Amino acid sequence: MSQGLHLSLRNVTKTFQADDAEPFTALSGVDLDVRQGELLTLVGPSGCGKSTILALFAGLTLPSGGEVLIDGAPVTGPAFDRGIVVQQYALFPWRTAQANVEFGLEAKGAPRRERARELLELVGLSGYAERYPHELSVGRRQLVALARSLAFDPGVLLMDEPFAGLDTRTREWLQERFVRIWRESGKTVVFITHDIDEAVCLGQRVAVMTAAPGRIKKIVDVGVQDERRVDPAHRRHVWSLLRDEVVAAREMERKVAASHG
Ligand SMILES: Nc1ncnc2c1ncn2[C@@H]1O[C@H](COP(=O)(O)OP(=O)(O)OP(=O)(O)O)[C@@H](O)[C@H]1O
Repeated sequence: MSQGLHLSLRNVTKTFQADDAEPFTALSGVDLDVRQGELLTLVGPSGCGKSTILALFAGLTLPSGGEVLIDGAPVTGPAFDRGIVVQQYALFPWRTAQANVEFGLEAKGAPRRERARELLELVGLSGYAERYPHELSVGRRQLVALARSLAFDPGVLLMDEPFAGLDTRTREWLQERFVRIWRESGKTVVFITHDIDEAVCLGQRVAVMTAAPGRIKKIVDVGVQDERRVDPAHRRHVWSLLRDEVVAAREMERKVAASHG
């Protein structure tokens, strides 16, 4: 399996231009390094540019200024070395779990059946290979989606709130499995979440962003944890960094709403 890759943003700016409006700066002067094989969680107030950072790493959008680098080389577009997992990952409903995972392998022309079985085993779903998505719990569907992203054997996994909207038990169950999968696979992971506990219990480091235009306010070093446990000191630290940004983002939203109405 491919090992993790090193990701960098160097002084990245991203501006969006709508036809009838002033250009909007979503990111301004963002510097970030995601180390090879690390699991970095990314938190910040709504609209601060978290998904935009993921899209830049994915190559789905290009920066307006600065550089986006993978192992030192500029990102020019999407490629198989980066896999994406989002909240509502669409599996093919007419394919079994096994066939959904094989889909990724078809695209790569690899020996499919055996590899798909290995990936289902890695995510803990060996016994579910012949089930269709509707026969699986929401949590297990998300694990099939993860296995499918891993089928391309990317060095990087980009995860945009993959466990949001799930009940607490399912979420904790997925978090626990995910940490194990990350350890075994050695991938570099950037994981966006709104949930501070999730950020602190999953991330080796937690990057906290400012309100828009987003930049990295601080990176909190959580370290490697043996168990899925939240250290209250880390939780407090992340929240203290985030609090003012959430207030600023709300204030901005209020001003925008007032100017429109
Ligand atoms: N294609 C686009 N065109 C115009 N504006 C955009 C576009 N994509 C994102 N934006 C704006 O850029 C800002 C950052 O968006 P982004 O989705 O990256 O934030 P986020 O931190 O992921 O938000 P959330 O936590 O709510 O998901 C937002 O104000 C958003 O409206």
